[in-house]
This record gives sequence, structure tokens and C-alpha cells, in this order.
Amino acid sequence: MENFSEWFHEILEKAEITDSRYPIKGMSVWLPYGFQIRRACLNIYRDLLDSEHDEVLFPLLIPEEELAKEGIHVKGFEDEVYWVTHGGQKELNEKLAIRPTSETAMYPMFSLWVRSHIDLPIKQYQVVNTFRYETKHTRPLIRVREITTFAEAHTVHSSPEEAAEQVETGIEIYKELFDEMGIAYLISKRPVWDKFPGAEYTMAFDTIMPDGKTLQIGTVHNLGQTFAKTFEITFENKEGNHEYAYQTCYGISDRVIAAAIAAHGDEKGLILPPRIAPKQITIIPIIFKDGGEEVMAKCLEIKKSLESKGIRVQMDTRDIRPGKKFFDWELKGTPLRFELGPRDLKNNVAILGRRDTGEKIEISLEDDLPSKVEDLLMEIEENLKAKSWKAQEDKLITLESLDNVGEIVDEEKVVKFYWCGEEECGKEIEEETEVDILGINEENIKTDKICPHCGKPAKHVALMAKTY
Ligand SMILES: Nc1ncnc2c1ncn2[C@@H]1O[C@H](COS(=O)(=O)NC(=O)[C@@H](N)CS)[C@@H](O)[C@H]1O
Ligand SMILES: [Mg+2]
Ligand SMILES: [Zn+2]
Repeated sequence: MENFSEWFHEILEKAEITDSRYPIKGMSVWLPYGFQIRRACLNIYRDLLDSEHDEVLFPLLIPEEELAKEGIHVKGFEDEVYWVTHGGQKELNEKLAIRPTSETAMYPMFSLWVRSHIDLPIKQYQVVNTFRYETKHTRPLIRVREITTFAEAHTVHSSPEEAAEQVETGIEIYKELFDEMGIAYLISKRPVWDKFPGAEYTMAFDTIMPDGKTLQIGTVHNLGQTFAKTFEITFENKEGNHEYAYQTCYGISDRVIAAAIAAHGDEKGLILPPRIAPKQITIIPIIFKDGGEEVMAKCLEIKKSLESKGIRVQMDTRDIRPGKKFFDWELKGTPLRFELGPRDLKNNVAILGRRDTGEKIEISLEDDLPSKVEDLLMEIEENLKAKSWKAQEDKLITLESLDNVGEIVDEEKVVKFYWCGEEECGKEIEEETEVDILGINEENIKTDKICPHCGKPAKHVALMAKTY
């Protein structure tokens, strides 16, 4: 784990998550095992969104004139958009953008759909691939050119209060998502110079990766009326007047899977939180020459009893040494392992092994195994989450002065400091320290402290870190 980047690339290959040998930079193949993890993550996401959003699907291609309508937005993406210029042999008379995100695909349609306040609110999401011609160093799952798992939600409201409330809902949804994946996070309001192009403000979730660099794993944007004015999304309000609508959007990507892999992995490989593990327990029959049939029969019986409780079970019956089986499933991060040999059967016991602590627990075959397994899976989920939050706490340091913030972040720390919040001051701080201000973590606090850079009264607690 000394070299996180090396570990990360190796684990994607060895645990058969993705294959980045696809012949286009920044694009990889989801392999079967990785695809199952992705699917489990998306199941959690959809369950959270479906309670008050509708899932939809918009086209991939966006007419240039739509993309170009919102000046700030198109400026923010002009270096990242992929274009389609031909249909077969023919040159298209209008270039088509491949969506880098879907505001300019969706909002012309919202304009058609929204007439009156009774058409509001709209709360929709889609899980699609988006494309961004990233010029910085690409990394699988972390900074890709095809964002294969781009889950974007877009909402339309009849008041600024309701839009602001929806931003809070988006934040709560992401908290719940990251909690279920056991990922610790920091929430901050991005500085004005780093917000989403076209947004009024951006709330961001960052997680501290094992190398001390932060990764933005989710963002929630209050779009105000900017896009409504650009795309004519107006509604007749209760008083019969026409108003521009108020909007939000919030998105996550493949990065949440990268964060779960990074937060919980160790030298042996993946450690998957039970909710996203393709298989939650691996049954390993220890077979010698004799007594094999009884052991297999017992293991099958146990597999069925666990499956009947909805536990995702697999049995490794390959004709190889048990040690190799242990190695394989430790690498793939299966949370629990169940071993049963002929002697255990005779003594009516078995061994349960935890992947997160390495602990081996002897159990009686008379025990209620399904509920024992369910309890252990809960313990593992809580343990992984607690470890992730503890690791984050250990990496946070509050500084009164920014004189040596560069060295501190080089020691893989994330810095909290009291800040005035002024744009000019913030830009000077980033310029001089060459360290990014993630944003405001605690807004408008009571303090008599002064800003370490400009000496003005501090108003907020802000974060600084090296970032991906
Ligand atoms: N090149 C990339 N590779 C992987 N994930 C990315 C990449 N670019 C952005 N993301 C992720 O996608 C999330 C949403 O992207 S965004 O630009 O911040 N926001 C939007 O596009 C809004 N339309 C909300 S969906 C980011 O928070 C980040 O976690
Ligand atoms: Mg970007
Ligand atoms: Zn200042």
C-alpha cells in the first residue's frame, strides 16, 4: 500500500474488475466481477433515488446549438466535449456533441414539458455514460474519458426555497449512499472559481484516498434560474404570472466504486462492504480422499439455507488446494468464508473467517448459521465504515498558519483552516501555496480568529488538500 496508485491499478487487474487495455485512452472494459460490484452499487443508488425521482433516458447526442446556448456552461466544457461530425460517408450539416453531462440535452425538453406550476416539481435521473476529453492524467474509474457510470439527477422547481431544499435532499441521498458503501467523506461548498459551470453554487463530497489526495466523489449543484432563462423553462405561477423555473442537478460516477475499493482494500486485495459484494460468503469444502461426499452434502445444505435468507453465497468446488481458494477469495474481497473439513463434520463444527479482521470463528453446525452470518455481515459493514471514518479523522489537521501547508499536504494530510472566504484571498492562497482550496466545510461560524492569509476576520472553516 506504500504506492497507492500501483496498488490500485494492480487490484483492478488481479481482482478482475476492469481491463484498461481497451485501445482508447481513458476507456476500459467492465469485466464480469467488476460489473457485479457496479450493479450492486447502482442498486443502492436506484433504491435511494426511486423514492422520489423518476428514472429516464435521454439521447447521447446534443445539437451544437443547444450545447452552446449557456455561455458559462459551454465555456466550462469546451475543452472536454467529443464531437460527432459524420453520418456514414456524409458530413453532418450540424456537429453533434457527445454528452459530457446532460443539462443541454434535457433542458430543451423540460422547456416543452413545463407550462404551469402544476407541472412542477420535476425530479428525474438517468444512469448513462458520458464523455469528457480529460487532458489531465487519466486513471481507470478515477479520471476516465468515458464515464461509464454517470448517475445524474436533474430537478425543476417553482421556488428558490424548494430548489435549495432539493440540494439538501441531494446531499442526504449521497450521505446515505456513501454510508452504505462505508466511504468516509468531507462536504464542502466549492469556491466560486471551482463550481460547476453555470451553477449558483456547488456542494461537493470529497473522500481522502490512501495517498492523502482527495477525490471528488459527488457533487450537488444549485443551478438557480440560469439554465431556465437560457432554455426558456417558464411556468405560470399560482398568481397567473410567468416565472423562470429554479433548478438543481447532482451527480456521481465510477469514482464511487474507486473510493470503495480504495477505502477498504489491503495488501491481500479487495475487502468489499457486504452490500456491494457480489458474493457475501464463500463456502470452501475441505476435501481429502475419504469423507468427501458427506462434507460436500453438508456444504450444499448450508449453501441452500443461507440462500433461502437472501444471502449471496458461492461454493468453491474447484479441485485445487484450499490455500489457493483462500487466496483467491481474499483477493476478490468476499467478506466471509466458511470452511468445513471431514474432522469438523465429525465434531459438528465449522470455521467462519472474516476478511476485514482476518479473525477465524469456530461455530457449531447446530447454530442458526444464517442469522450468525447476517450478524457478522452487519459487524463487517460497521467495522469497515468506522475504519474509513477513523482514517479520515487521522488525516485531518487544523492549521493556524498556512506557511508550511505544502509540506503538510505532502505528508498526506488534509488541512482545515479559518478563512475569510473572499475570492481574491482564496486565489492568492492557491497561487502561493500551490495547494487547492476544496471549499468551505463549516459556513459562517462564530469565531474571533483572523484569516491567516489576508488578516480579515475569519468567517468559515475551509479545507485544503492535494486532489485527484
Ligand atoms: N473524468 C471523470 N472521471 C470520473 N468521474 C468524473 C469525471 N469527471 C467528473 N466526474 C464525477 O462526476 C461527478 C459529476 O460531475 S460534475 O461535472 O461535477 N457535475 C455534473 O456534471 C452535473 N451535471 C451534475 S450530474 C463529479 O462530482 C465527479 O465525481
Ligand atoms: Mg472535469
Ligand atoms: Zn483572507
